[in-house]
Amino acid sequence: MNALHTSVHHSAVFDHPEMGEHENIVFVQDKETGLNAIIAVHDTTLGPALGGCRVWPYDNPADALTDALRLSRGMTYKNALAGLDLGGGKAVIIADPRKHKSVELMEAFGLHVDRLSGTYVTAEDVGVSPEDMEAVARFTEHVRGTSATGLGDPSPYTALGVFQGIKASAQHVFGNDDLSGRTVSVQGLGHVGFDVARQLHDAGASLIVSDIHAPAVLKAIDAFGATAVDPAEAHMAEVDIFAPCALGAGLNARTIPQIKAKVVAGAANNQLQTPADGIALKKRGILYAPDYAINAGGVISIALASPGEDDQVVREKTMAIGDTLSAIFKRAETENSTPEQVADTMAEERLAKARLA
Ligand SMILES: NC(=O)C1=CN([C@@H]2O[C@H](COP(=O)(O)OP(=O)(O)OC[C@H]3O[C@@H](n4cnc5c(N)ncnc54)[C@H](O)[C@@H]3O)[C@@H](O)[C@H]2O)C=CC1
Ligand SMILES: O=C(O)CCC(=O)C(=O)O
Repeated sequence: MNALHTSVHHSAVFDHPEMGEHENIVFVQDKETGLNAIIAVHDTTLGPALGGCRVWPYDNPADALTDALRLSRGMTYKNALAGLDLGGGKAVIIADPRKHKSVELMEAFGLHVDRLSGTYVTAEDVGVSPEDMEAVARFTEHVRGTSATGLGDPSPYTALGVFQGIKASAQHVFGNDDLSGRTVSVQGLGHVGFDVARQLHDAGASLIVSDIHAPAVLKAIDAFGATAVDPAEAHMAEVDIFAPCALGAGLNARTIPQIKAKVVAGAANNQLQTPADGIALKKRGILYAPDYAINAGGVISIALASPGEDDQVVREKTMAIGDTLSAIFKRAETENSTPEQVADTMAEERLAKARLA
């Protein structure tokens, strides 16, 4: 291998711009099932690194690594801010969930999760269903989001928290949280986005919807009388609220100047492409609900529920996401800061305290 070759590989991994204080990054391959995955354990200060597994057809392994590094860090902050005794991790499997996912592939993934001896605990994320986690559970006990381990699919709780967060955001910006007559653009109609759309519709909001998967859009038009828009134009819609519920990095230097909404509040992880994008939103007078604060309902359901128990505690704690966001918005105003800077500070304060203990 020549020197240039070596330096390219070196910079692609060890000098990766998203490489932070990650404790462990595991590259996993299983030729028989076609499994190519990356498991990133970011931080275990507060407990085992819990975070879902994403199945996505990344263009190249570098993009998959970027996602794993960013998503796992986000889980550390999410779990810390939500007051859970859990660290942060995440897994990505490079595959098209609608074409290449198989029971065998998920089982092989489960075997590799098991080899991490509980430092990483997996669950659902984009492209993964509770049935997939049942397959994973045949090879490891370090899995959540199944009915045997608690309340099952975390998505309805994520959606409940997002809905509360949208109401808290509306209260802060418009002076009331009545969503009847408000217009919302929901981008991504998967497990979480569709349920967020349903709650918005039930609350009387008019919906503009988008997804790259046409059947999901047709279903939302049918169920909610929604209007469809091209996914690439979802952020430009003439609406009060933009709710990103698909993938990350949708808020960036290109899209932010085009946003018409006064509020951005949705389920997607890692919505801001860079920290500067949060400041750009503030400058434009757009309120941003920090992603890992508003979308914590799923991890709350995973962390606080036991099999066979009802979901009252989980629902109460998830509903409180609205109060957490209201407090974040107020503190950001007082400190002339942005909501995500306040959320980061709150999470880092808890982590610093735990590291000293
Ligand atoms: N499932 C959960 O409990 C949690 C999910 N999240 C985040 O919420 C987001 C959605 O997750 P899920 O609903 O579970 O995933 P999902 O896989 O069920 O749904 C994602 C949907 O987004 C669509 N999509 C992908 N790219 C798109 C684009 N460019 N424009 C429009 N639509 C697009 C997909 O076709 C799919 O319908 C993700 O960012 C995930 O990380 C965050 C916390 C918990
Ligand atoms: O709620 C889940 O699916 C598991 C936690 C997670 O991966 C997330 O909150 O992004």
